[in-house]
Amino acid sequence: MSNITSTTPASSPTGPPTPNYPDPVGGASFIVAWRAKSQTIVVVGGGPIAAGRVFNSLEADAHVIVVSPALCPELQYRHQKSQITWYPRKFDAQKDLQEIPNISLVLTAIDDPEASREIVAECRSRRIPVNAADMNDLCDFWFMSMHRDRSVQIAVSTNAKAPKLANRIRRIVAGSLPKNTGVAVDKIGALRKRIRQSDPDPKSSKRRMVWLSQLCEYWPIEELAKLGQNDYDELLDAYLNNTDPTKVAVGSNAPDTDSKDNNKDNSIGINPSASSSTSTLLHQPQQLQPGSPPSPSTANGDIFRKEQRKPTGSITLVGAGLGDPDLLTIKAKKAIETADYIISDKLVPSPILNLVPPSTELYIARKFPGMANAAQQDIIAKAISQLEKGKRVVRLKQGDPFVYGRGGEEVIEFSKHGYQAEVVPGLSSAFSGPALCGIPVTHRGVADQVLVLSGSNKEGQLPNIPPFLATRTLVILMSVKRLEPLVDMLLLNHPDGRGEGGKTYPGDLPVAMVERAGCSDQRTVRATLETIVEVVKRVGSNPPGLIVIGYAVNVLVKASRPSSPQQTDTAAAAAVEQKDSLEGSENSGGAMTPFMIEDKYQQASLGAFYPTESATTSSRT
Ligand SMILES: C[C@@]1(CC(=O)O)c2cc3[nH]c(cc4nc(cc5[nH]c(cc(n2)[C@H]1CCC(=O)O)[C@@](C)(CC(=O)O)[C@@H]5CCC(=O)O)C(CC(=O)O)=C4CCC(=O)O)c(CCC(=O)O)c3CC(=O)O
Ligand SMILES: NC(=O)C1=CN([C@@H]2O[C@H](COP(=O)(O)OP(=O)(O)OC[C@H]3O[C@@H](n4cnc5c(N)ncnc54)[C@H](O)[C@@H]3O)[C@@H](O)[C@H]2O)C=CC1
Repeated sequence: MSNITSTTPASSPTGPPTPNYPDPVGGASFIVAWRAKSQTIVVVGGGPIAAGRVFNSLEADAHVIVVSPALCPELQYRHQKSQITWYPRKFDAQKDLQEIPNISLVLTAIDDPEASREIVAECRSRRIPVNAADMNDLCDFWFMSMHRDRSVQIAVSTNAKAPKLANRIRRIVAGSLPKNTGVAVDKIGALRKRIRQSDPDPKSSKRRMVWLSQLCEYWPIEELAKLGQNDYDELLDAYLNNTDPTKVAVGSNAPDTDSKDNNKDNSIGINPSASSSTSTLLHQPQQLQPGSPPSPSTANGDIFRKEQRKPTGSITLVGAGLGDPDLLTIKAKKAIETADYIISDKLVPSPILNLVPPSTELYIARKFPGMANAAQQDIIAKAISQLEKGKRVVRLKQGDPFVYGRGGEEVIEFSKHGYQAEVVPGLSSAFSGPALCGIPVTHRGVADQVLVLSGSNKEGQLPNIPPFLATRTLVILMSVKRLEPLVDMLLLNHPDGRGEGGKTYPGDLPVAMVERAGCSDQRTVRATLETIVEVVKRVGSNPPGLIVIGYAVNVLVKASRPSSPQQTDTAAAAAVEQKDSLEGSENSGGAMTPFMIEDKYQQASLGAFYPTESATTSSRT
């Protein structure tokens, strides 16, 4: 007795030991990972919610039958690909539940509560578990917000209290996982299998579990993900020789990249259907922004012979923004300052390039007209050769890498070589250019939508611009050199042109040309659609620049000049005032073209001129 008492801490010296088990708190769901392989799941409904249910079922290798008169595009696609069986009609609860063989589960996602209720009742009477997307209380089980990375699945339930929060919690959890957690899990799975095969004796079970637990507990997950073929051999030897796994030095044969890893690992039993790096990119965007992996366990300095590893580099696409270092993100600045090798676009302004430490190698890619594709290939090749040397490579791009920056193409290219690019967004001139010039691209009561376009499309085509809408602001990037044909199209030759003279855009619509936004020599020229071409001919242009078209262009012009209450609310009108005074003095009649120019500090000067013959719009009428 005294023995038992002394080894049980939560006991009283007099009575029997008090067990220290947790008290269950009711109200939870019972969560398991159901193995649905080859089970029949019937999905009722053909909308987007049904499509989500179908996708989850297919990922679990279930046999999916969809019953619905119509299918949304995703389900049509799955039907075409023979991923599902489709009965194109309404669900007949009594008949279908009787006739469709071996139904394991029924999921309804329809817009008919009465039908849902009936289906649920019929399933209940047949003891088939059922979920009705629109009726929480009738569900036998609820769906969860799910993250998947190969064999790792993380699901969040709020027990039907706050589905949107479930979604957000899931993103937080998934975003904090170390990179390549799914790969690490698959590799440990393969190692575990090999160890079991080599030492099948049930008596070894405890030792095996302790050994594997140590490996899983003390190795950084990112390092587990890098295990290569020969590492398995070394680890297996270590297990068989009873060596502590935290003392095993591996990595000498760790391959460079995960994609190369995948191929090798098939030979030792890793699921070959595991997602490729490209599909991982598409489905798990959080891998583009690695969370904060736990710091490697360094207590055992000899765990990894790092110096023997083949190095693995990293590639980061950094948006350099507009050219003002104060407008870089902190992350972009850090990436520039800590890179080993930087490949910059030619257009990245020098104040940003000045941040590159003198010891860092900087290559400026020059894309000449007509040579852009060759230059692009050269950039990728240069980056890859540095990555293979284990360098931290930064690809510095003007603005935002994904807004007309070909960043997406580069992500795909790097991923083909087995490198997953991280993307650091930058300020795009599309929104911040107008903002820096005092143009809110949306403004309540004036503009409620913005369309961003490029003026320099493939093969010199003009962009496809929709018909005029007074509440839309157009922001046309890379357009300064193509101003005249663009304006011609909007005023006269718009493909959707209607009405008198075929005009779809009004001639007095405010236009601003914004040049070198964010740089010390930023300039804004304001005029109207009818006058901008002439004005730019007069005042000249200096790319890079963008054109903003719409009533939002002038909404702040009056607000920013409270000292001139007599001025009307557009710059053009203000300039007309000046024109009037000019007319009143020495000039004699004739239409004048007013305009306004502003510098970086929004110091404005108004101008007006009599158009010359050559500068008139006669050729365009
Ligand atoms: C009971 C349950 C039904 C079931 O199990 O089928 C249910 C019910 C309802 N959802 C509603 C609304 C929304 N649901 C989502 C999103 C998700 N809903 C999911 C599950 C569940 N939703 C189950 C409980 C899960 C739990 O909380 O534990 C997720 C987690 C999984 C999935 O569906 O696959 C998925 C996240 C997917 C992801 O992470 O990607 C969003 C947000 C969005 O779409 O972004 C909204 C809008 C915002 C809002 O309303 O919060 C409505 C009101 C409909 C209406 O008003 O008409 C009802 C019905 C009601 O509450 O009465
Ligand atoms: N659980 C969740 O996360 C959420 C659930 N919902 C609910 O889910 C339901 C479905 O949503 P969506 O996919 O957007 O619906 P939807 O309205 O786009 O599609 C309904 C589909 O069901 C089909 N249908 C209707 N009656 C049918 C019947 N008796 N038999 C077979 N098919 C039938 C229609 O042809 C259509 O294809 C809605 O009731 C909605 O309130 C909505 C948002 C979130």
